[in-house]
Amino acid sequence: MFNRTLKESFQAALAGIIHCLRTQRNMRIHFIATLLVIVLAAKLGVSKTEGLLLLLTIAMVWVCEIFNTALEIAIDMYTSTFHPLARIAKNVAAGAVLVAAMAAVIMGIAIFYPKLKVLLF
Ligand SMILES: Nc1ncnc2c1ncn2[C@@H]1O[C@H](COP(=O)(O)OP(=O)(O)OP(=O)(O)O)[C@@H](O)[C@H]1O
Repeated sequence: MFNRTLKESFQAALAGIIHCLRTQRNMRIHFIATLLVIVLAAKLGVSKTEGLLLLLTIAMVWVCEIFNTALEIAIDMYTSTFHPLARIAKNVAAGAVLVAAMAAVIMGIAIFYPKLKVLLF
């Protein structure tokens, strides 16, 4: 509606991601974790399949956090006072992030632990 060109749509989407990074502590944690995974993958070496699985897992966490942030903003726009449904909606969205983050941790351990074990012992 407001974005007239593809470039403007892309810029708006990028602004959304930057907003999440600026305002959400959890998003910054995901960002640092992503950097760590990239460094580990480069140092230890990963297969194409492992690299793609890591990419998919990282994207899943980012997507959940971005949607969680969008939902929080929409709820805050709707009500600034305590509402039991607002609490449930925010908790449910936070639950999605938790599920994705737990899957990412399991994926990271499954891929990196055997490589670290070989390197250390
Ligand atoms: N309007 C509201 N009414 C009732 N409970 C709320 C409301 N807003 C927030 N909460 C509760 O406070 C928690 C934190 O909400 P907040 O909007 O501060 O998100 P946040 O600290 O950014 O959370 P997250 O860790 O998911 O990023 C929510 O999970 C919810 O349980």
